[in-house]
Formats: sequence, structure tokens, C-alpha cells
Amino acid sequence: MLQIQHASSQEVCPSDIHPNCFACSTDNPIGLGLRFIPIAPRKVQATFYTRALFQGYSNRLHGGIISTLLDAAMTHCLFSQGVEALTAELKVRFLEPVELDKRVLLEAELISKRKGIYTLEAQITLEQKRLALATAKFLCPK
Ligand SMILES: CCCCCCCCCCCCCCCC(=O)SCCNC(=O)CCNC(=O)[C@H](O)C(C)(C)COP(=O)(O)OP(=O)(O)OC[C@H]1O[C@@H](n2cnc3c(N)ncnc32)[C@H](O)[C@@H]1OP(=O)(O)O
Repeated sequence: MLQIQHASSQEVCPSDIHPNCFACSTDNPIGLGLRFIPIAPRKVQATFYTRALFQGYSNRLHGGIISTLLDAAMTHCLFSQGVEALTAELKVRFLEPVELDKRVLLEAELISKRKGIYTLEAQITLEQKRLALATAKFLCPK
């Protein structure tokens, strides 16, 4: 049975350890400005507006940005458990194009912790339709 602490407030991001983070800093002028909140004991959620600034092919969100959104969701899910860890492995499935000028939903869930390796899953949805999925493994540096 996984034993982890639950976030006591809505804010899950310890910004002092990464003040200029591209994903979640409000001070980074080209950052994504993500804000995650806990929605269940091992789950966090945020929304993201797919601005044209972040496109790859025409009218599609860039795959690298999609990967960053999923990675950030899982990182913040760990923050919500009081865990500060690094992405050791990230696997993304790009199921559907993510259109521009939409407000998409990001969610991540902690699945397990075994031998110091945290396994998480994340998804991007628009109106309940899954657009991208990811699984990742995180480790705390020695
Ligand atoms: C420096 C500052 C730190 C601050 C900490 C908090 C920072 C919070 C701020 C976050 C801000 C936002 C961040 C967003 C998320 C990123 O973007 S993180 C940035 C991208 N990721 C990185 O830069 C990570 C780079 N890699 C590393 O630093 C190291 O490889 C790691 C991940 C820390 C692991 O190194 P290590 O601790 O030396 O571990 P290692 O000996 O390689 O492996 C330990 C065990 O795990 C196993 N393992 C390792 N990887 C895997 C894997 N993928 N699958 C299965 N098993 C694995 C190994 O086989 C080994 O098993 P045993 O032999 O012990 O049985």
C-alpha cells in the first residue's frame, strides 16, 4: 500500500525550488504559466489555453509542448504528495491533433511507488475527448 502525504491546500507547486520554470513560473515571460490543483488524493488538474504561439504544424499544438504539459502535470502530482523528483522516463501517445485556441484539461495521477520509482499517468482532454496520454517514471536524485 502506497503511503504518501496529501496536499493540505490548493497550491501544489513549491515555486522556491524552480522559480523560473518554463511550465509553471509566473515570472518566466515565455512560460506556460500552469497552475495545478489537487482534485483527488493522488490526482491533480489544470487547464491550458492552446495559443497559436505554441503551434507546430498549422493549427496544431506542437508535440513538444504537449509533452511538456503532460510532464508538468505529473511533476505537480508528485508535488501534491510532497515529493520533488526528476523525470527519468517519459512515454507519450499523441492520439489526436490538439487544436489551437482551445482550453484543454490536463490531469495526472500517481499510480505507484516501487523501489524509489514513482510511476504516473497523465492525459490531455477536450470536452471529455482524450487527445494525448503519457506515462512516466520519476526518481528523487541521490
Ligand atoms: C538537481 C536538482 C534536484 C532537485 C530535485 C527536485 C527538483 C524539482 C523541480 C522540478 C522542476 C520541474 C521539473 C519538471 C520535470 C523535469 O523536467 S525533470 C528534468 C528532466 N529530467 C532530468 O534532468 C533527469 C536527468 N537524470 C538524472 O538526473 C538521473 O538519471 C536520475 C533520474 C536522478 C536517476 O539517477 P540516479 O539517482 O543516479 O539513479 P540510477 O542509479 O540511474 O537509478 C536508480 C535505480 O532506478 C532505476 N531506474 C532509473 N531510471 C529508470 C527508468 N527510467 N525505468 C526503470 N528504472 C529506472 C535504475 O535501474 C536503478 O535501479 P537499481 O540499480 O538501484 O535497482
